[in-house]
Amino acid sequence: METNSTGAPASPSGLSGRKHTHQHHHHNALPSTSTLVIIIPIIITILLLAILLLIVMLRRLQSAKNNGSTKNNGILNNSNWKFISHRTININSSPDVKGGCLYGGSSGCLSQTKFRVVQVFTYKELEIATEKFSEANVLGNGEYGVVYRGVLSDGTMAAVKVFHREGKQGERAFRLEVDLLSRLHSPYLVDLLGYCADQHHRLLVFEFMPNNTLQHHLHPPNRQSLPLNWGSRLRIALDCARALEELHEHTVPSVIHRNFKCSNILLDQNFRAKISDFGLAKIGSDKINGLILTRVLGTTGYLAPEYAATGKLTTKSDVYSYGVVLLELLTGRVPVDTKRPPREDVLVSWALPRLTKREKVGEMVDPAIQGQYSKKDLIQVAAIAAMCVQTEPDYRPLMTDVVQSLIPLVNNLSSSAYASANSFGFNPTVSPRS
Ligand SMILES: Nc1ncnc2c1ncn2[C@@H]1O[C@H](COP(=O)(O)OP(=O)(O)OP(=O)(O)O)[C@@H](O)[C@H]1O
Repeated sequence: METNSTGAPASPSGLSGRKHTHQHHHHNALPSTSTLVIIIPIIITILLLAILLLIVMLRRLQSAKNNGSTKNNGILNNSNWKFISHRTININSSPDVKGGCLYGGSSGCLSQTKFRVVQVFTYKELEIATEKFSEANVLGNGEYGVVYRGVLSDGTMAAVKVFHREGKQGERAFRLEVDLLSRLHSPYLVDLLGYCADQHHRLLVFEFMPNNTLQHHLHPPNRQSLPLNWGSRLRIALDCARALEELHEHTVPSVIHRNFKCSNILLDQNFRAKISDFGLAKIGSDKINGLILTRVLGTTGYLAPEYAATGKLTTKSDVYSYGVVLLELLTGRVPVDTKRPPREDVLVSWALPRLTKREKVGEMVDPAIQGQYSKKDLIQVAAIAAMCVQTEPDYRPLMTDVVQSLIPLVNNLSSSAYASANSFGFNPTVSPRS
């Protein structure tokens, strides 16, 4: 019997060797197939996960881009406003205050932002900008500090507010202004250019408003400035209404200014108004049905009666304060004047009965603007003011309604005979904002 090399009997067909070979192959293929069965799904899963991750990252990138123009940290949402990415600051935690500034800032460093840069300054930089905070550069004094004129290293004029060292309220105001104004940018709000939190120093750097405050023009300390004309007053009223409209109705959650008054309305080179001083503002996130219960802060004469009496704060509290400012623009009087006889000392109480009487309304107008307006326009503005200072908050209008009522009056100004016939004093050019 013929045997093969292994000693196994040779098949008669002579195929046994091939068969063996085939069997051998088959035996080798089995483990590799089972390996593949395990490996392939793993590879596919990894690939799918990678693709998924890529998609998620791309989506995040896309939504971050969109969020930059529409909202920030889910707090503010207004297509007209520009927001920057901005961490909530924690001034007490020293690790954040590197190199003398929040956000680990060093000289001239910038916070990370795509849309708007709020600069972080060192104390030294602002000392140089204000010529060592010289007396000659003092623009004014507020409750929380002194404001200086300054020139930044790039030549920009600025107003530098130096907070007093003492007091928790000042610290709160500083934080709130940085946190809020670095996210809110609007043509109707004074722009925050930067800040400094160098050790115990707290400074805010604002855009410089060359024409001071509305307070300064309506109630000049020694009557040295020319009175604002009717047209300027109407434009200022509209700018302010738009500012509050943005805070109340185009910001989510809404912001209540809480200290709206003539000294917080600043005027630019064209006498267009922007509002400032957000140190007492309230963000509506802690609202309960649109209402915030809070400590009464603000300025006497501008406080809504329900807020003054109970601390109930809503956007309608700002509407009341706006009404008081509108009355000041109309009458030239201050909100509370202790020098006047008892029934004339409080502006709202004196004005209300006159505002809605056609024959009386002319009598209450600031003598400095007599004859510059049409009776129709005057009655309309008086009616808006009367609604804003209603005792019952629900009867007060929304700022959107005020804006819509003032727009046609301002639009008529440029064409009206009154505007050209009364161009004495200030007749500021209408800026493109109107
Ligand atoms: N951005 C600015 N540009 C020009 N001047 C300014 C600017 N900001 C403030 N001022 C001036 O500094 C003064 C003080 O301003 P500040 O905001 O500290 O206090 P206030 O609003 O007048 O008072 P309070 O803090 O009691 O509300 C203002 O009255 C104004 O004359």
